[in-house]
Amino acid sequence: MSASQTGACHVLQPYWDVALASVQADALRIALELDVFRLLSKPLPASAVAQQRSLHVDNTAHLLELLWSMQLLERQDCRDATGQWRYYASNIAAQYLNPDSVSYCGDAWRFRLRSLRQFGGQMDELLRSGQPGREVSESSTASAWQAAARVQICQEQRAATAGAAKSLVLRLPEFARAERLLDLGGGPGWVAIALASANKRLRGVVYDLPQAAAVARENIEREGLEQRLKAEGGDLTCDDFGEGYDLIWCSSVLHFVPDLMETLRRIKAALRPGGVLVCAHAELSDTPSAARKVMPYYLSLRMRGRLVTRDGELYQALQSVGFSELDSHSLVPFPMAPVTVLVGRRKMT
Ligand SMILES: C[S@@+](CC[C@H](N)C(=O)[O-])C[C@H]1O[C@@H](n2cnc3c(N)ncnc32)[C@H](O)[C@@H]1O
Repeated sequence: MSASQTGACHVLQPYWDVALASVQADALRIALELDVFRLLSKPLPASAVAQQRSLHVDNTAHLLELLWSMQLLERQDCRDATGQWRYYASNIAAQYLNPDSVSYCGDAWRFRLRSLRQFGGQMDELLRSGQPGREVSESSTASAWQAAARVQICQEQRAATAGAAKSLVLRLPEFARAERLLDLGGGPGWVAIALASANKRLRGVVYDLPQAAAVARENIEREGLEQRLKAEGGDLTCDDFGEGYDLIWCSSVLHFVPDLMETLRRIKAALRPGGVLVCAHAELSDTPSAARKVMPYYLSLRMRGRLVTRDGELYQALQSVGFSELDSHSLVPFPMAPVTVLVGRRKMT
């Protein structure tokens, strides 16, 4: 029996889907650029969308139908007198793709698409010469992290990371009595802000490069938390980031340190005895289905010589620097790709 008779997919369908995803990505990019999801916070036919955005009516209808197939739009069952469906933003689009929502992450999504495509354009060169084409200076890296803290990391922390962090720490028996927090490489600070709002005794530090820490400081002040949280700037690979912490949160940071073991030793030393580290980083699985969720996003970092550990490697590293009572959770949802969350304790003595 052929594939078409059984309804099963052809074995090549996943690879055709990869090429087709590029059309969906452009459709979503254009919809964001046209601010379609805010416009469709109430139901409208394609002709009204076309009129408000000065677009071709029929092609607008085709675009909206594609967005509907992507479950970003809903459409009302009955067509109107002109035979058109009226479209409106789905719950997902309303929450994450309408700029009026606090969880909006449309700019972050467009940034990710741009940088993935830019990386795609450099992949040949990286493969041939191992170089991306141009050297990046330390100051441009620092200002890139600052820009990231203002836009993409900010939006992704508010939409996803902060909630994931909160639900993870709420499961830790130590969290309720924790008083001192360090969010190491915390960027714009929304993780620390979420943890501080979940435990009113908690005070602490968002530590990041000075340019990114300045963004965290603004956010902490905007939230009125400056009595409990401060933002400190420095280079975590060589500067002091304090000590006596009950809880250290460290997510998607260790890819950027030159000496993993040395950094883990310094993190352990910064905990008070009995303190807890929550470490959330993508790792490379030996199972294709799990690896496929992580590898595309991290290929760019890996080709630029950054560290992405293999499954279990970070666990072993934590163990070998003396963390105890380790817990591990794999494929935890995180922006762009899932991470492995490792929880380790500094022994009491
Ligand atoms: C991928 S972001 C992760 C941000 C945040 N932890 C999260 O999960 O949303 C990496 C962060 O590490 C910070 N970072 C990178 N190198 C650093 C260094 N040497 N010292 C301090 N922070 C650094 C960056 O500025 C950035 O905020």
